[in-house]
Amino acid sequence: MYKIVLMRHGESTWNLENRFTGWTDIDLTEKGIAEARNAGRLLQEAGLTFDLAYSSVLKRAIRTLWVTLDQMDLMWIPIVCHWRLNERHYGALQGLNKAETAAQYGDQQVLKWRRSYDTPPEPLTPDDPRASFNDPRYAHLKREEIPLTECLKDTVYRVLPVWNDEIAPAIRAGKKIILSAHGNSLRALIKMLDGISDEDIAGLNIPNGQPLVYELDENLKPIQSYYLGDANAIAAAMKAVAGQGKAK
Ligand SMILES: O=C(O)[C@@H](CO)OP(=O)(O)O
Repeated sequence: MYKIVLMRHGESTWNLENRFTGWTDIDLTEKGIAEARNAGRLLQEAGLTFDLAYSSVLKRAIRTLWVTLDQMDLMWIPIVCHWRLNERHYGALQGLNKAETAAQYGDQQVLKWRRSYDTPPEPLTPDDPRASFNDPRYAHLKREEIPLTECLKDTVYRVLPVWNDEIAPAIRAGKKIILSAHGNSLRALIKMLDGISDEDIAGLNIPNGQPLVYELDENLKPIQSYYLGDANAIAAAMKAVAGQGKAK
């Protein structure tokens, strides 16, 4: 049996301000840092340890990993930061307040943009200052690999190669892995791992900073998965994430 721990980053400034974030590189709040530290404690209490870490190239996921690994006295393990683990690109919604967007376009439309499998938000125009073409962290990519918007389906297709080509072989080689990423890049990964349908994935919301343990069989099929930490608090946090796209 193999194990991997998946974790959404701790609370970010734009989580606190309830803004669509996507590929915008937003840092953690003090609460987010405390969540990451607490995650480290929970992982220690569960007797887990790691020898390889994965993150996106966005600082909210990287810092979450740093703080969690610091708590575990594991800052020395290799950290691989991969753009394919980035959050889903939120297109022209990036930066907008979710509740205000719902007040303008309606809760149903925002739900569709947030959680439908194949409806992307309006794309950024290529000359939009929010576009990532000139960001040095993506300089090695082909222009067409850098999104201007994405639906979850697009995210699944760009996350899969790093899972298949790097993470899955490392798990099979016996590496004990922690992966720090984002609400929707993790939804993409979990959809694939658990074989969740295009419809049912709409109901899955991931809380900030809570370690999610996946036990996998020899074919890397999940045997079971569970969050560490207080079940009631986690259920409340998931419900709060689901409610972020409603007009107040
Ligand atoms: O803003 C975002 O990029 C994501 C994750 O924080 O939000 P949502 O839960 O609305 O998809």
